[in-house]
Amino acid sequence: MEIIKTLGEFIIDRQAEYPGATGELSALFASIRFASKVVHREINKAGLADITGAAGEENVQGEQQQKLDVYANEKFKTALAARGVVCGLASEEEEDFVRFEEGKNLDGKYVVLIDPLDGSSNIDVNVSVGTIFSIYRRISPVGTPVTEADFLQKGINQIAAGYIIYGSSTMMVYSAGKDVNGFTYDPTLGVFCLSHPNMKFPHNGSMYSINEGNYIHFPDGVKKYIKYCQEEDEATKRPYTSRYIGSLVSDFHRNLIKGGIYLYPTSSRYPSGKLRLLYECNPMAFLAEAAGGRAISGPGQRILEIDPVELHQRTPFFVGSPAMIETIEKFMSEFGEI
Ligand SMILES: O=P(O)(O)OC[C@H]1O[C@](O)(COP(=O)(O)O)[C@@H](O)[C@@H]1O
Ligand SMILES: [Mg+2]
Ligand SMILES: [Mg+2]
Repeated sequence: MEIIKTLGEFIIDRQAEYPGATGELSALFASIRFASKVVHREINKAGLADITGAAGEENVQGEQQQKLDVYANEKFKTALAARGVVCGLASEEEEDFVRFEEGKNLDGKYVVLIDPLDGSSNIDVNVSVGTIFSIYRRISPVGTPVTEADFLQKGINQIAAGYIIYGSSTMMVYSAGKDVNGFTYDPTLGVFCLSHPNMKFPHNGSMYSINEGNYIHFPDGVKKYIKYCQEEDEATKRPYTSRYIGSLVSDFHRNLIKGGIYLYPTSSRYPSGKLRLLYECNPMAFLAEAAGGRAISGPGQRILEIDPVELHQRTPFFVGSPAMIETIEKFMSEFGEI
């Protein structure tokens, strides 16, 4: 009988590779696993439970919060504060960062940044959504209250990052920097099982993901690239296929498996891009690079090297197969990126 490795076992095995590991990161992952199962359960019966629709509040992003945004935020916040290893959290749904000061949390070594529910516009229409998480070691002294500086670290400093996709099946995909592994949730057993070991971005692809509804507002370099994707050329498998789910996690996941590029450039509506550097772009860029892909905000501008200045800052975002990022870079250098 084939032995299936659970996520818990996988993390324990990997912990052995880090001399001096204390088990705190494994405990942190146990919190993420628990909260994702609770959110999975709620999403699966969303149509029946009073969990769809707007919550009636506007978040710090100026967006109408969905009930599931609030629900997921609460579940992850509670779970992450429960094991005394996390000293603070920053969330797309919280105006300011949150200090965890109860019990042993002040001694926690880690801070976590989350997009509790990604793809909110798809919740009510039964299209896959996700949760994105990013983990750093704090820079403020252990035993003291966490500071904003603990959250405004460059993406390259991430200890680990990942996402949960709530789709036809629920999966967790994460990396601690070396490689990227995917685990499928088996609700009958209540465990995540290793299903996609060592995920790698195909070097090139033939799918592009962008909201073309904003086309007229895109920078010239991006417009030219979209035209390039649509031209006939057998040698380069063009025209490419346009696929846009409207959930970053889902579009990224498909492109990671099949090869492709996701683009969210600047536009008149979002002059500095729509996606949030800390909660969306840094964790996805960390995964992309660990899977042999690339993530930039413009030609030669590596997302992971951006120095954050604000908790909710936005950035243009281009992520995917390295050969496709190289092409969009050329178009933006030649025809303009803003
Ligand atoms: O509707 P648009 O403007 O194309 O934006 C879709 C993008 O915005 C997002 O929904 C932003 O994430 P949130 O749902 O977490 O706010 C991405 O998941 C998605 O790729
Ligand atoms: Mg999001
Ligand atoms: Mg969100």
